[in-house]
Amino acid sequence: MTPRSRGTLSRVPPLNLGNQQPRTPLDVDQAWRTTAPRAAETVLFFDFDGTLAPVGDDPTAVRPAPKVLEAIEALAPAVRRIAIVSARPVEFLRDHFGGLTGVDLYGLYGLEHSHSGGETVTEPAALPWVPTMAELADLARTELPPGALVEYKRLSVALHYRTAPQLAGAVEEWGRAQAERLGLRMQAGRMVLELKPPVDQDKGLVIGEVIRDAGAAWYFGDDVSDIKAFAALRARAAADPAFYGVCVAVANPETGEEVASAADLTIDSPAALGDFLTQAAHHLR
Ligand SMILES: O=P(O)(O)OC[C@H]1O[C@H](O[C@H]2O[C@H](CO)[C@@H](O)[C@H](O)[C@H]2O)[C@H](O)[C@@H](O)[C@@H]1O
Repeated sequence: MTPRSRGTLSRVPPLNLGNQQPRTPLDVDQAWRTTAPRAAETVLFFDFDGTLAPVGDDPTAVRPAPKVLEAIEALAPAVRRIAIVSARPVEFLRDHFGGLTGVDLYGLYGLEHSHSGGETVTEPAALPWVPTMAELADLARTELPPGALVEYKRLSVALHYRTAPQLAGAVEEWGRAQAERLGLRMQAGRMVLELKPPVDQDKGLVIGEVIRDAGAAWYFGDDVSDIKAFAALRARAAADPAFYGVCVAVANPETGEEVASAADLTIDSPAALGDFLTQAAHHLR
């Protein structure tokens, strides 16, 4: 954990919420002790890349960090739900978490979801965009310079430049032109630009819906798209003082400060998160 998280769990001001009262700072052990009596009404949310799994050059090769799967398996029976909320497709997430019970999967920023191993449900408003995305992926492979990596995800296309950072400008220019031509939305990420359908769904909306009747929630994320999820927890806490929300950032050199400054607590890495969750399971038993 970073020094920021060692002593106190400092609450940052709410994001764009105006009148939320600051809470008394709590340390991490106290935060779990506050969660424990309401564990049965607690939801634990996790982003995937950069949070549960370390970032690497090849998006198809990443795996959850050590201890993460075991810790999630131990936590699942203790809380109401565990949810993975990711920009990855549900089928990708299922390959890693499908064997775990009590885990819900939200893919493509919530355009797809699957509950407890059930079938994958796709947001109907997004379905007409499948052919457009397939054509866009083909065009990207043809037109982007060598070194850019095109990841086709059925309802979105991610344009990666991690192994060729000098292409960031060219990728962004090309992506912006395509978004304007096709009426798509853009989502920036860690060395990636994503194009997705103009459908109102994001991590914040997913979290807002799932926690409507929850008593507590923790969200763990590393990227700018996760800040909307933090804001959803803060909005819920502002509307209901009995609700207990904790926003946790996983540090990285790319979006680190922006995400960390929106969080209550920063953890050093996905590997450190594995240890942190293992400890959490002891608190919630
Ligand atoms: O919402 P997430 O689960 O965090 O997904 C965000 C993006 O993650 C993946 O890209 C990132 O991880 C790759 C593998 O480590 C890395 O090569 C890339 O630079 C990162 O941006 C995924 O491939 C994307 O589709 C997601 O949008």
